[in-house]
Amino acid sequence: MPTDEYDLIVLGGGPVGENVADRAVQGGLTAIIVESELVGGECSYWACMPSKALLRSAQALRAAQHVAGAAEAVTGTLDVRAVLARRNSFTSDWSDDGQVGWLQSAGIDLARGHGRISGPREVTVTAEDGTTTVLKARHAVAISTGTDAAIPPIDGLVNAAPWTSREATSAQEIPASLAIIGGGVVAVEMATAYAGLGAKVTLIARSGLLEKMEPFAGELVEKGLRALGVDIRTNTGTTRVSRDEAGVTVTLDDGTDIVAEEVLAATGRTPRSRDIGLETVDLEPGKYVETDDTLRVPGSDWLYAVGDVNGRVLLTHQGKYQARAAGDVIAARANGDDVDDAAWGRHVATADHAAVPQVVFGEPEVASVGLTAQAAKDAGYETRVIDQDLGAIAGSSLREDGYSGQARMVVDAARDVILGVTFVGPDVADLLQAATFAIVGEVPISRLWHAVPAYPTVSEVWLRLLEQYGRESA
Ligand SMILES: Cc1cc2nc3c(=O)[nH]c(=O)nc-3n(C[C@H](O)[C@H](O)[C@H](O)COP(=O)(O)OP(=O)(O)OC[C@H]3O[C@@H](n4cnc5c(N)ncnc54)[C@H](O)[C@@H]3O)c2cc1C
Ligand SMILES: NC(=O)c1ccc[n+]([C@@H]2O[C@H](COP(=O)([O-])OP(=O)(O)OC[C@H]3O[C@@H](n4cnc5c(N)ncnc54)[C@H](O)[C@@H]3O)[C@@H](O)[C@H]2O)c1
Repeated sequence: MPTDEYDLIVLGGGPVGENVADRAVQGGLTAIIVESELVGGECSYWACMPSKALLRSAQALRAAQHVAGAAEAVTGTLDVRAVLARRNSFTSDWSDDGQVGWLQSAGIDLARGHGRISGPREVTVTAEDGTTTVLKARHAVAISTGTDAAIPPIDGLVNAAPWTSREATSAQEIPASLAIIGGGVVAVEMATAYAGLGAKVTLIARSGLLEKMEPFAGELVEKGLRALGVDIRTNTGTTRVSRDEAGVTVTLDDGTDIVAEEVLAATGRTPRSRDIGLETVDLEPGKYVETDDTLRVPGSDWLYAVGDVNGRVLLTHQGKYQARAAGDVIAARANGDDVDDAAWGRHVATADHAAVPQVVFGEPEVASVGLTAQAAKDAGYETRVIDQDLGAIAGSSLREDGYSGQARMVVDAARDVILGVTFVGPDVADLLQAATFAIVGEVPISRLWHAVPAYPTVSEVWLRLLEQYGRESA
């Protein structure tokens, strides 16, 4: 049985909460996680892992089909049952036994139930059977409750029982047809996955695709999805959704009706902060919980918000990065150690503002980090923007017949350091970390000339980008 007083109480046992607790325990503190569903959170059971598992098999098949010799060997179709079984294994069939075991091995206690802050340094946990336990924190409470799918106020949508990312990532049957509302990351990935799994997919985006990224990313993904047979309606609003025995009817703002077996609302997220007792500490429920760069809530010396729920960056790896800083700073403050909160210090999440890597596992992949050309301009940088055809690299043409892709490097021309990089093309995901190193390290272009990419790999794109930029301007 857990005791009721800990150095740190973490509300939410997703990937972020687990890491906050782990770092604090490594710093010598005691910690308990309060979890209302599954330890491991959205990412493990209804987001990153199952979505990527749904995507990977069709991607591997397509990759083989694009290399002469291998293509002749893969003549069958995707085994959908096997894909779903593999996806189920990645979620451990929605059991968190493994993650609970890890918590125990890491010295972190667990309280199952819904946690609510009930005053300064206090959390009340309501278990499934209605019993309550009051937990006291000697030093800190960290909120890591994540986000839920946001359902937009489209006429009839809620009553039509739409899928959210949860149903899309955990489905045990593939619907014959799927209408997707949204043009962001979830929409693109689920359109790719379900088209690969044999559904007839219609994607309805009120603007373009992947609008937060470089414009060519959305354009190339749109082309790739169309090639997979996805019916894409961009710059198209949805006015009404209804369901009857025939399935779901999605009425578009041009009057067209799309009829599908299921409809997926892939329209962003909303913070899980409505029912966590924020009002008891004078914070507004239902909003992202704002923090400083040490992930602490301004005006408080004990309350932290880490991961999706603070709205800084909605990505697992970035949330875990915040968690390492937060767990360490909570321990440092508790132990009376020095706090290293200058930019890029141990106890701050500076990269949230400068270098957030993201891979969209679409068709083709999009990998980006740092600022887009437009964002850099808007931030007042004097930039040089270098574009490179990825298909023109020797390593790309070897990787896949007819390889097609695009890269962009955005440089701060005053300092000759990179601000942002975007790659779009097959298998570009693993090109990204080099760009992240260059941005975080503020490595001068003149020095990058000495970082020689191996021949013949796709990473030779770096050489072409540097050649275009030139050596003289440093
Ligand atoms: C479909 C999809 C695919 C994604 N793919 C990727 C990807 O490939 N890569 C990537 O980096 N990111 C991806 N993301 C984003 C990623 O899932 C989130 O950034 C990540 O899960 C955030 O982690 P978290 O710990 O902050 O929150 P969560 O993972 O949401 O965990 C929060 C936990 O808190 C618990 N909780 C909430 N309220 C309470 C309460 N009151 N009491 C007790 N427990 C509570 C919840 O049950 C949950 O377990 C994806 C998101 C979606 C929707
Ligand atoms: N591979 C990855 O890294 C990955 C994968 C999936 C999700 N995620 C994370 O999850 C988060 C959520 O993804 P998402 O795709 O739901 O959000 P998003 O913000 O990427 O996209 C939301 C989309 O919904 C549209 N939209 C919003 N309101 C609408 C309305 N009323 N009517 C019609 N369209 C509307 C927007 O125009 C946009 O196209 C992302 O921020 C991302 O960080 C990451």
